Amino acid sequence: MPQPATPDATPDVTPDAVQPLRALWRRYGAYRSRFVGAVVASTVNKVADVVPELLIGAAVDVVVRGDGSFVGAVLGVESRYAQLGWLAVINVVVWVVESLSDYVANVLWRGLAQGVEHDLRVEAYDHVQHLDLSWHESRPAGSTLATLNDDVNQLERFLDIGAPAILQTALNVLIVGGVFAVASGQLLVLAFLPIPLIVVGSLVFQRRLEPLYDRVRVAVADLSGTLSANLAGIATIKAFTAEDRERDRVAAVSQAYRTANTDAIRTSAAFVPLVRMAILAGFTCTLLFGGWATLRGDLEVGLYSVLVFMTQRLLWPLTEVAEVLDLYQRGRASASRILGLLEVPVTVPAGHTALARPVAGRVELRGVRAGYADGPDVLHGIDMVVPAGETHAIVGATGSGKSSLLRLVLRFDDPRQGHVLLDGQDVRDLDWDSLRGSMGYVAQDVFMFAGSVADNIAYGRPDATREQVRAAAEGAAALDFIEAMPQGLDTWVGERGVTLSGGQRQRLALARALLRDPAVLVLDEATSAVDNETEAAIQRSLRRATAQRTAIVVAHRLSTVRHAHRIWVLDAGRVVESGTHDELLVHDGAYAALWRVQTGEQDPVGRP
Ligand SMILES: Nc1ncnc2c1ncn2[C@@H]1O[C@H](COP(=O)(O)OP(=O)(O)OP(=O)(O)O)[C@@H](O)[C@H]1O
Repeated sequence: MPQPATPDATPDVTPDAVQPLRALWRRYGAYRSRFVGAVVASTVNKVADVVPELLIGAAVDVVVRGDGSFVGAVLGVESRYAQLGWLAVINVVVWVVESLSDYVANVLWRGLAQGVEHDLRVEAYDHVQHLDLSWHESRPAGSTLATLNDDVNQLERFLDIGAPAILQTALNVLIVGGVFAVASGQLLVLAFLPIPLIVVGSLVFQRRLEPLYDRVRVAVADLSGTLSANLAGIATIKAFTAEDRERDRVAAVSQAYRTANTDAIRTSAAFVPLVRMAILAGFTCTLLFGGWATLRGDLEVGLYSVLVFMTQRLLWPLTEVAEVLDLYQRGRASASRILGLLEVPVTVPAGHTALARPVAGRVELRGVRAGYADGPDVLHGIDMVVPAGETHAIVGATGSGKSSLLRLVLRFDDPRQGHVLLDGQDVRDLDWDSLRGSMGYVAQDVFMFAGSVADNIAYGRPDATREQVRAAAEGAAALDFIEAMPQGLDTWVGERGVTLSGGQRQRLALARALLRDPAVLVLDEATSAVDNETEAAIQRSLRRATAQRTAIVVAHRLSTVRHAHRIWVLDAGRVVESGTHDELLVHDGAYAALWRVQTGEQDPVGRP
């Protein structure tokens, strides 16, 4: 049955997630052209961004050198006033280009980030909902939620802010490096001296930060898991007046998150002052050595002023290197977790065979052994046949394996040994439409979605007409209470159906199953929460509803199943007897004993 799955909040990391950003690049080929467009727009923007500083240098050059200025020579204009006029025109054009390219780059990067975020979230959610039930049961929902929410958001932040920042820093180094190289090789070396120090320092810091961020990540998953579990269990918390205890528990988990974050922040914050020292060194060198070279006449005054500005432009953005690396690191880790999630294999994959229609509904279990994860078998060699159109009941003590058996029929799990067959076909070979599309299922814990009563009944058949929904509600003995509600079928059902009683929820779930008009109806304690009178009404409707279809019914209340064609009695994962109600009473075994207890002929401890 359930395969071993990640037991805790640790991320799923698979080989393909080792180079997560590269894997993303391969995965989202459709965004490549937008990415290239964004890179081009950013490049144009960065170049345009540098030009005004060159223009300042050129203006100084015009004022200092006059007729022999660089601008004068290039444009062939003699008048200094005209030269400055030309510089002003170029400046305006460059600013327009800079502003436009800034807009285009922003739109493209954001669009790219939002697009990848959306696609990844939907793809990851879709994959998660196809993963086996046992996978979901074996890990905290909070941790899956953290990946679908926080990790996807983190990746979006990296694509929106981090990736353009990395590109701009690299372009900055290239462009400014080019200007320095043309101006003075010596100054190039001096101004660029801090860069390797900053990059190496950043890498060292990142390595130190990595485990700290891992701790932050585990703490946040823990926090979101605790919060969602507590909100789901709020009634129990109140009933046991555990509010103070739970607040303290949430406070402790939140404190762990805070501590983990504080440690990470303390380390990352120490980085910026160190970078500033390196920048100061580079800037001072340019200022001093460039100034001396200008005084000696080795460097033009205009060029000197350009270089001083350029050093600022080159080095100050490097204070953000740590932040950008931080975003990169987080984005990479998030991508790795999302891809890890996407690569969790589906261990109960759909088959490809379609059943011949109409489905008759014969269900067989042959030599079925099953268990959970790597635990012991909970079903030990079950052989069972439910002919098409018959109603069969499964009864037995709590924990005897009744629900586990139903899970196999619905193929939530696969048996460790043996076969489950529908109309003679192994359910492993059937596509989901043939298998689950032929089944109407009412679980022990009924789930309602936030929506109207009609929406909930029509969940398995959204195209059903109003009349069909009403007929299904009638079949489940639910119409009376629905019509007594203020808006009838349009009454709003709160999240998880909290506005309904347990018995009302069960009847809506039954109506939902009936509306599908399934060949096989699978009911797991479907009427446990209704009173005797309602149960009798449901029984009458069910007898009509199951006349033409197979029904497999698990029930503790034996009166519910006494009219079944056959009753299977389970004990500790084995079928210990089977037959009709009357046959089993004559047999005087486990069923007869249970019956006597429930009808009051014998009390539970065995006294007659
Ligand atoms: N998801 C699960 N993971 C691990 N073990 C499970 C899981 N579900 C059930 N079990 C175990 O399998 C055994 C059979 O449980 P099952 O729910 O099938 O019994 P049941 O007869 O339906 O009980 P009840 O009448 O209380 O609903 C029990 O020992 C139970 O602890």
